[in-house]
Amino acid sequence: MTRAALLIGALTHARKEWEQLGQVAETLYEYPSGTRNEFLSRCRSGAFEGIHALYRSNDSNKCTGNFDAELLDALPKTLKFICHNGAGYDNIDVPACTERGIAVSSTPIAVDDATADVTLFLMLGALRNITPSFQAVRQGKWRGNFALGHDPKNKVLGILGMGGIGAAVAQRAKAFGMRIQYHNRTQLPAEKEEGAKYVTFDELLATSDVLSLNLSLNPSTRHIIGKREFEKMKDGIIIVNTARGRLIDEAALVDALKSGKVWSAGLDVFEEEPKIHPGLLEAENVVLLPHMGTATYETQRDMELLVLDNLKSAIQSDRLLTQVPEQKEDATKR
Ligand SMILES: O=CC(=O)O
Repeated sequence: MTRAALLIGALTHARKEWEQLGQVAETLYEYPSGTRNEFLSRCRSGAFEGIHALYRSNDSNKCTGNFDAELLDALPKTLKFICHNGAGYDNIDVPACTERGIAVSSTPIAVDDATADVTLFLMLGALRNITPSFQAVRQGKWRGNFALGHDPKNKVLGILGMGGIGAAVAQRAKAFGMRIQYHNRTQLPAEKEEGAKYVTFDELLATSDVLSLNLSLNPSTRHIIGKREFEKMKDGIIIVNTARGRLIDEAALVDALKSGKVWSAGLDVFEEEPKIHPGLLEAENVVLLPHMGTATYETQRDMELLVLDNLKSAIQSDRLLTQVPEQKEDATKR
């Protein structure tokens, strides 16, 4: 059996483990950098013949563009597994992969703690409305135009999307004395609820003091928070987003920040990264980070290793360890 593997983009922490895959894969191909057109023409010229599984990442998306139907059709027909480095995989057309019999894995669990830490960092920063103070002290103005912030204690934290990251956020927020509620499409079993109260989407909007977005982006969640949803929220709500920018209609958020409907926001992700809506850049009541939720040495290494474990399992036993939930749901429907 000739089973080859392809690495798209770079590995920073687990190069040795990739090379060790040479013991189970016949050939290891690499496409470290380039453009989408170059990638498509290399695929079409048969450069990656016999690949059974590939490694890609949110970072390597810049060398291939999205894994859409056009790109999937150009890849060798032998490809059966896409092992993706990232908790989010909105740049992969999962239904198109399923149609072609390609299984996809992502990196849940490995990302949970680091992303939850950044969520808390942004939430505390937004509660204190920290941006004007950060700016004033660096400009030699000491506290500048200083105003009081808010405590997390006794505030209601609404978590939209109680998966691994949402649960890690809940664990941390409990230590700050917050009251926690969440909404998912379906209620979780009690042992996975972290003591949080299950509420409907509308209740979550209407009764949360802080709303944290911890769900994945897909066609049904795009702009899940927009003008209508802001209208249903408490006046002075705080919004935190460490998931994906496109979950929020950014123009509507800018309006809600200007009107005071939203008191402040903490954002790690944006609709058109790396572009940021000028209204967010101008707003003093927003804490901004450049999409760095998982950017720690430990987490980046854990993510790379999890992708390589998936790749090895795909090559050796045609199984993924952390297959994306949509495909598992599809399988149970069949
Ligand atoms: O945004 C980060 C990820 O998807 O892992």
